[in-house]
Amino acid sequence: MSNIVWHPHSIDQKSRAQQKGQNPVLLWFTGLSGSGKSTLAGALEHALFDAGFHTYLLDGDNVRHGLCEDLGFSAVDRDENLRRVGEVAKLMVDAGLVVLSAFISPTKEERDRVRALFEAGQFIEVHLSTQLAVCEARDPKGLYKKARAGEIKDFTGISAPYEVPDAAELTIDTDKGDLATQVTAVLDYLAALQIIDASKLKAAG
Ligand SMILES: Nc1ncnc2c1ncn2[C@@H]1O[C@H](COP(=O)(O)OS(=O)(=O)O)[C@@H](OP(=O)(O)O)[C@H]1O
Ligand SMILES: Nc1ncnc2c1ncn2[C@@H]1O[C@H](COP(=O)(O)OP(=O)(O)O)[C@@H](O)[C@H]1O
Repeated sequence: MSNIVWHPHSIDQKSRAQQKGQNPVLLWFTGLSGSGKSTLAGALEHALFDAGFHTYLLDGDNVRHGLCEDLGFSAVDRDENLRRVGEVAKLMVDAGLVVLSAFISPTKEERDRVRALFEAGQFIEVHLSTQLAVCEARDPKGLYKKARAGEIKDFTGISAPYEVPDAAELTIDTDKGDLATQVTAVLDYLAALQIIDASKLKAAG
């Protein structure tokens, strides 16, 4: 790497963000399979998009069809999956976008490594704290059943670890309340910290 020198460009993150009239940020959803990451991140992106924000949602299931199709679920492969996703999210934030990501991201170290790529306040960890028993009862893809039967190895929460975040910016249990209330809780947090302009949301109704 020593022969590669960073090339600074005259159009930077600040000018790209100004053109879009928003503060670029990464909303990092973490939690067990079935905890509600894709659902909440998707609904939130919809609300932001409808209000005129420039957004992009990176979802584990989708990224693993392309960028990370060569990776499985060993600890080493998950590390690499999240390293790539973190770097892609960084490029998107640099492009001035409001980025949402939905990955299990099971270890504190992996999540903190992504956090360290961003300026303070630009990485917002949202922990979907939905209990394992609830996620397992939902089992929308039948994966827990397979994991219990030993047909899937290294399954998070069953035969692979999930480390609960101890300093997430937001914690949401999707077993309590409804989706609309959970979306509002995240939007209120972003508006209170002036990360998003609340007047845009009000104008969108
Ligand atoms: N062994 C094992 N453990 C956990 N999850 C598994 C596994 N095998 C397949 N799946 C499916 O892959 C989705 C999780 O991918 P991620 O990229 O988010 O995982 S990770 O962050 O790299 O740990 C996850 O999707 P979500 O249910 O949306 O979380 C599962 O559908
Ligand atoms: N906010 C919510 N309130 C109630 N149930 C939910 C909510 N979000 C998700 N679910 C239920 O949980 C299932 C898994 O949600 P999903 O978003 O796919 O989770 P993940 O992306 O974490 O695997 C959904 O099919 C739905 O039945």
